[in-house]
Amino acid sequence: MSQKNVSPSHRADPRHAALNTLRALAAGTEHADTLIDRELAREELAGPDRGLYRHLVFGVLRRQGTLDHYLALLVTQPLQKLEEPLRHLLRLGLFQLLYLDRVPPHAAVHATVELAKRVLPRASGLVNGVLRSFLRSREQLCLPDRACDPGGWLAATHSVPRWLIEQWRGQMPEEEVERLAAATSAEPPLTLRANTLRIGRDDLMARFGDAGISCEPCRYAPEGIRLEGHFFIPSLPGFAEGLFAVQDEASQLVAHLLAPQPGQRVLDACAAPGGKTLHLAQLMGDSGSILATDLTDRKLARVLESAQRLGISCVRTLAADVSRPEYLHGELFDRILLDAPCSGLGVIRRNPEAKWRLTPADIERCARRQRLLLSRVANLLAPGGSLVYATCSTAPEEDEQVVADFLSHHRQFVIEKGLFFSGAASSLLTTDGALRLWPHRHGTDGFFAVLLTRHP
Ligand SMILES: C[S@@+](CC[C@H](N)C(=O)[O-])C[C@H]1O[C@@H](n2cnc3c(N)ncnc32)[C@H](O)[C@@H]1O
Repeated sequence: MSQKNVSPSHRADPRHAALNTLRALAAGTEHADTLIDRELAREELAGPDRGLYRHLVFGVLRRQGTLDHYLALLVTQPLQKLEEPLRHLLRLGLFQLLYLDRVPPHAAVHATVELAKRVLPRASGLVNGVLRSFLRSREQLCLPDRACDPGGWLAATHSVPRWLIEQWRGQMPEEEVERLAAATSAEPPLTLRANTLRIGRDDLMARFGDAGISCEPCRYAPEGIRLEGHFFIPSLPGFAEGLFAVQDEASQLVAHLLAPQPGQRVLDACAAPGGKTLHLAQLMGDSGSILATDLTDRKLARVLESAQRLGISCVRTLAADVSRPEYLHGELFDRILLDAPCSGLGVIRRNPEAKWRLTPADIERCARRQRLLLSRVANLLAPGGSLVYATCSTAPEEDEQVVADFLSHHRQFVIEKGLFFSGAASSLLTTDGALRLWPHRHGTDGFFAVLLTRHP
């Protein structure tokens, strides 16, 4: 369902716009930031309403588990049985009561009931009743008991699906699960990568400083800069000049693990939208050749667009399904990056809608595809060459288990640490030599990457 199809009237109301976006997200596959950017580009919301709209959408998605926990105590029917717009209306109303200090409770209730009267008049009484009942009985509404049901408590407190909490409990101690759950529901920083083909990181930071933008260098990525606040990216200083790209710090470390050299032949097998492709080109001094493949020309157009803005010319693109070996006619590469399609569990702080879309079955489905892709692209690596397998997932099924399965069938491959990670950054590697990053430990997105070298 596109946003155009849901309640097009009253767009200038940030709550109505937020409701439409939440409905479109629940019905479709697009990310929240894409729909939010689209709504804001329409310029129908003005001034502080733009920030409120964004905050409402991201806030409801980030806090949906907690909101639904309380709603289940206030509504007699199971939430899943309520009409779909009613669920979103109740979440929107309750989010304002629980998390928006700047909106007085009576104003939040009034605005939500007025919105209900416009979009679902028969349910406006119920919306009014539930929100007022929350205000009356707030002190008596409890979270699950932490001692009896620690998983339920974590899920409801930090708005993480129960199955994901259980998965994390198998991966780390309980105290860490709580920190991870909290970090996952918090707002992530905006992270940029200085385009060192055009400017050094310090000089770029000075440009931001001159413009009154507060920023700091990333802890591990040598080109990374963290910015505080919300920005319209194209209006940041240096964007049009191609002085930086937007890229999370974890993602920036992947190109350093592969460490391509100037003049090499590189394949970026799942390249779009091109964040890592263009970082690889940067590390190669824009010399050599990078073949960027992805499923469609439409997706690859974004790689070329960014390459042009950043002044990079060593990248060519090819629309191809890399699980089909025939597409490259025997061409071999010195370096291969397989940034595999994955569940995205590591980036749910950026794409909070994914928390409520994903199921354990998706993890299994992704893992099957990843095993196939890794075994196919490995055939394209020249003897002595290196391949990085990476995902933005935290699930072992998509990460360590895919690599273990691959190594058991490809005896000529071994895991290497990579030069970049042999010094101070070696603390980022697991004992098996894989790069494993977590929001609560490293302040980055969740990422997994491993460097595999093929014996000559
Ligand atoms: C994690 S994203 C890549 C992100 C990208 N490396 C970056 O840093 O901007 C995975 C990509 O794999 C692509 N993909 C999925 N299956 C593929 C296949 N069989 N062949 C080629 N690309 C595929 C998807 O279209 C998607 O763009």
